[in-house]
Amino acid sequence: MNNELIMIVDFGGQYNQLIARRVREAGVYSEVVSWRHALAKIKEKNPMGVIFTGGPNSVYAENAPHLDKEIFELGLPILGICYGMQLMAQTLGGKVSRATQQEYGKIKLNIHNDQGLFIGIDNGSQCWMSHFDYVSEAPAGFEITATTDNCPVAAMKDVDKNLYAVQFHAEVEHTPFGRKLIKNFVYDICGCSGDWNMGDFAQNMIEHIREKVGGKKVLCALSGGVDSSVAATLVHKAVGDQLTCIFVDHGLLRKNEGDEVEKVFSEQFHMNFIRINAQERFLGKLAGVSDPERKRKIIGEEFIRVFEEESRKLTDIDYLVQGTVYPDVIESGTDTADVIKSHHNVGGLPEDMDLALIEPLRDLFKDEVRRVGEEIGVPHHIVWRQPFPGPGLAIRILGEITEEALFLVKESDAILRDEVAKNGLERDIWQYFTVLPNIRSVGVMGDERTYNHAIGIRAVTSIDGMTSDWARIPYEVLDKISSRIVNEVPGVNRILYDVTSKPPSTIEWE
Ligand SMILES: Nc1ncnc2c1ncn2[C@@H]1O[C@H](COP(=O)(O)OP(=O)(O)OP(=O)(O)O)[C@@H](O)[C@H]1O
Ligand SMILES: O=c1[nH]c(=O)c2[nH+]cn([C@@H]3O[C@H](COP(=O)(O)O)[C@@H](O)[C@H]3O)c2[nH]1
Ligand SMILES: NC(=O)CC[C@H](N)C(=O)O
Ligand SMILES: [Mg+2]
Repeated sequence: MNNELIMIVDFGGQYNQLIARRVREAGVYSEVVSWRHALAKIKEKNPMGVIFTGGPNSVYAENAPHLDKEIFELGLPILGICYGMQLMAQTLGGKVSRATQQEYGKIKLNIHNDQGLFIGIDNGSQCWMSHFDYVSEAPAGFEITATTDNCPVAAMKDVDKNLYAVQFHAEVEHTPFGRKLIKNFVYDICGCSGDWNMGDFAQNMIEHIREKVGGKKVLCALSGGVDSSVAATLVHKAVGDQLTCIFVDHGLLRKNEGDEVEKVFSEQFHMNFIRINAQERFLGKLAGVSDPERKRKIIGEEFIRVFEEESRKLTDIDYLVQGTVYPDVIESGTDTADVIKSHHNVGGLPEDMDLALIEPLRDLFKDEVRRVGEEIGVPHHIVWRQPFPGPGLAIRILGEITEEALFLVKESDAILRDEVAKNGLERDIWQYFTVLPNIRSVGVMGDERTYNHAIGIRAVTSIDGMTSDWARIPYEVLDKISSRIVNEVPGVNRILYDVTSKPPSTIEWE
């Protein structure tokens, strides 16, 4: 690939890939590299500029991530963000101290120099901060370009050395001018012209896959969801009939989903497609298990075992394609980020695997995957389908998975989806489903006492699944859903509506 490149050096912050995507949004290709290999990678790939991310450590702590001073002497434009700024300051002889109080949230920024990073950005704009440490003395040669009421160095630069840094997070939505700032860095300071777009991503990826696979055959784990449909289409464009898609019906799919996916993929896609009915083996392995992380690991492993068995029936299969996206990776934990939950396709994978993975969408966010899908002609109804997790209903039934529990979630979820569709809310709500919280309560129906299950409704708005808010479904619609579930699903006498955002919750309940 000969595109202009911005290299992002990862110090373990939660928003690192957001920086990468802001750069991509600006029309420039970017890659994230761990701080451990940063210098070597920069020398190898010769980027137009470098961005240092935030991170959980303190620069002065023992074993904190650090970089060789040489990186600052290459003459490359560098932008340090948060931890990245603190590290730049400390390495170049400035001082980093611990504040008495952390600065967290939306803060007013006083801009003292409106050139460079701040061209076109109003003095007094809001930015978003999340830090304890701060730069108390900028290194020699640096000019302080912004401050806040609590932070004496909110931004600094050394124009001669091409070094720039900000204490706030320019990559998050809460810094409304962040996109502009990153554009200023990438275009005005690094001199990029913007020679990249999603169409290039698809084209480059198709060529890369073709080269990697060669004459071998590949399996694709296809769920009928957005990510794996886009991944399968990319691979199919690369290697055609060398690809076989495997759809596993593990008994944890939504009502009628197995048959619907089979119908769409055998009728609308011209790919080799196999459906595996594996209900009994999955449900057997899950019997009696109620811990969420164990469920995820059992399912992750069982998927792989099914794919391995299928690969032995076909010949010459070396690779397994998965539709893994970036949130699956970061939430499963990395060498610098915490485990939030083990997504079955990343953190839930077994250690010993016969097949090597191909994951063309691993660095992208959901909305970017949707854009790739549109580019390469994946049907609209699949590109805009709501996400459905690989472990399926297993992580929407709190506690043990029983036949009764599966019946309650499947039926209530079908009613919720039906009403959302009838009321034209499908595109307004990012994801919506019901959960069985494993609570029984007392009710009265037909003058008779009941002691039945409660069903939770979860509906969220989001862009990429990394953060979300609860959807404001109109009361009349909620009312209809509630009365239909209680009336039509035997065993339910109470409906709850989940009104938490992510964070602090997550979208799924397990
Ligand atoms: N039932 C299934 N059969 C085969 N592969 C599956 C199944 N469920 C999930 N996978 C694999 O696990 C990956 C991750 O699942 P995930 O649900 O995140 O993605 P998706 O189903 O492709 O898209 P979406 O997020 O829209 O549901 C999938 O891309 C696919 O490769
Ligand atoms: O394929 C998947 N395997 C998993 O193990 C998994 N866990 C969560 N999800 C989906 O990811 C998005 C974010 O969900 P959470 O806020 O619950 O982490 C939401 O869209 C979830 O449905 C999963 N998808
Ligand atoms: N978000 C960050 O990069 C934080 C940096 C550092 N851990 C601090 O608390 O200041
Ligand atoms: Mg899915």
